[in-house]
Amino acid sequence: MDIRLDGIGHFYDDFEVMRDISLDIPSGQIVCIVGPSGCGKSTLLRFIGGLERPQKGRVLQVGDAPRGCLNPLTYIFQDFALLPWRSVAGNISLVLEDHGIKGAAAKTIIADVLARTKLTDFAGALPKQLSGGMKQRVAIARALAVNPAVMLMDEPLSALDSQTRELLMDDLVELWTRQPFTAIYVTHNLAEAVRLGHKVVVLSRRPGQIREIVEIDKPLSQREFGDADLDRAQKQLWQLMRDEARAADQELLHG
Ligand SMILES: Nc1ncnc2c1ncn2[C@@H]1O[C@H](COP(=O)(O)OP(=O)(O)OP(=O)(O)O)[C@@H](O)[C@H]1O
Repeated sequence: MDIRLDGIGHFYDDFEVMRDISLDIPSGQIVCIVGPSGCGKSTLLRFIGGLERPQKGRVLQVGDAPRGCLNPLTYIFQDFALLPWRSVAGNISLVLEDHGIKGAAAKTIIADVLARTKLTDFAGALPKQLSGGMKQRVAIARALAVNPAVMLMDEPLSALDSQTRELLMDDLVELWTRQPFTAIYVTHNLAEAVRLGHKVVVLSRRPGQIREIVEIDKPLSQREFGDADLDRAQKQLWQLMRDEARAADQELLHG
């Protein structure tokens, strides 16, 4: 299933948060969205996820969700959102219970997503026993369990330290390489965007508009830490963002 944004615009009272955003998110790609603070990245994700409706334009789902999809648009948040009293497997089974999947069928799905996220040995652990990186892997496993058409990822690594971020990026690349998934990935971190994005959408400061879409051709599996092509792409993104970020910063300070 592809997602198509057609002329999305929105005001909160008199405050125009975004203007005329049109964008295709093709199935099987990771599309990163970057832009200065307050430009509307999380708001756009909420529109795509159907949590809120834009005043202008449409969010279209084009084509069918994958077979066995329980929740076409599934969020992954930066704070993991795990239930502390449930084990790793229990947190995953919860979303399956919501869809009436129990017993052997649930066990098969849970075993599959735990294996894909390398969490098999931690099935019985409680969240408090896990590091931040492991907790986010559980959140990713839980999202995969519903076989989503599109994962909506809002700063999923920003609560983690830089080494753990690197490890999680490796995990996401490996996961995608074995079985491509579709994701819209909001981040402040340009290194993450060039490492994970098939394309990177740069939004302007408020009202958020598409400033540029940077395509990154290099296969995900060949994107190593410190890669010269990625460094170049990151520099290009920063040049696009720098003036917008500075102006947005001043607005937040004085506005
Ligand atoms: N429900 C709301 N009512 C009023 N204003 C809102 C609402 N939601 C968001 N805003 C405002 O809209 C603007 C965009 O917010 P949003 O969180 O989407 O930006 P962002 O680009 O994700 O920001 P950041 O990078 O800082 O996370 C902000 O100025 C925010 O205060």
